[in-house]
Amino acid sequence: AQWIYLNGEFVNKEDAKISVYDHGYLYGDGIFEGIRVYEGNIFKCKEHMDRLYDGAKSIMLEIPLSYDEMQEALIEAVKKNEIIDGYIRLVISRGTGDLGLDPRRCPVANVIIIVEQLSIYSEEDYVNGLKIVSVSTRRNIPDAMNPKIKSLNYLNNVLVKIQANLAGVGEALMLNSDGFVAEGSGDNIFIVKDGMIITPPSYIGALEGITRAAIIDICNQHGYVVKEQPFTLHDVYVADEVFLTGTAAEVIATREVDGRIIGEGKAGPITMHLLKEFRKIVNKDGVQVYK
Ligand SMILES: Cc1ncc(COP(=O)(O)O)c(CNc2cccc(C(=O)O)c2)c1O
Repeated sequence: AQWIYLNGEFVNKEDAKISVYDHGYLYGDGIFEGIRVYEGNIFKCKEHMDRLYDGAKSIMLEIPLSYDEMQEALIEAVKKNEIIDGYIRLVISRGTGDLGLDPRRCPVANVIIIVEQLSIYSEEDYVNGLKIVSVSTRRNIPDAMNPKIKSLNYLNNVLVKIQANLAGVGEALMLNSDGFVAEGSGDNIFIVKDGMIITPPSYIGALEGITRAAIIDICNQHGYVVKEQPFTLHDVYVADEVFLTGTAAEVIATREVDGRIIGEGKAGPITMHLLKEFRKIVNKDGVQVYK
């Protein structure tokens, strides 16, 4: 059976229900995290929790569990579902209220933890790289709905995914309102040019990816020149390598962008090296559930 953590209780998947008056459902009023478990290790648990609590503070949502209680709930949910390698979706909504927008009508937030087996990209995808496009849908502007907040407002991302689907590809890039490359619908982007590794700075209007941060660390540890600076689609097209990073994607190469073949048209050497180094740390840096 699959057990869902719902407000302090574990309930069967079929019984895991929330009210239609939940403001996460009605208005996307809430925040979430996607976290991976590798060999019983909740990878980068602290970083995910920090981002979650920062997002909650930013939207003035009070999470009814302390940091330690939340971490215990995550551990319990992984154990209860006997997950060794899998994926945690942690969802905090404003809670059940009335039909008005006012968060003050939601006395307590709803806390949901879903733990599942993982469906990931094929090893072939990692070697061949993905074919992607850029789309007309721009990233939310930071002073309207800050992309640094991993909120339940994912329609911006869904619209990008729809355009990717229509283009027959698996992922698509968003620009920001100034025309600089922001990120993919569910991942951050890096380009490699003449040995230099570049990723957009977080002020560009993108989620501060935890995988992105891990890759920057790995680059520094391995003597790569890595910079956080804005770039355009032109820079992507003429790059030697392009790759995307995310909890689900890990480090996945891009072989073609808007019809332009990137490098040799497959995962580049630096991309493959970074993926190898990334996979060395995923069962270490985090919270060990079973040890
Ligand atoms: C908009 C956006 N940008 C970047 C990332 C990568 O951030 P992390 O390196 O911290 O994960 C995300 C996160 N995207 C994400 C996280 C978990 C699962 C899935 C999925 O596609 O199922 C997507 C995201 O949603």
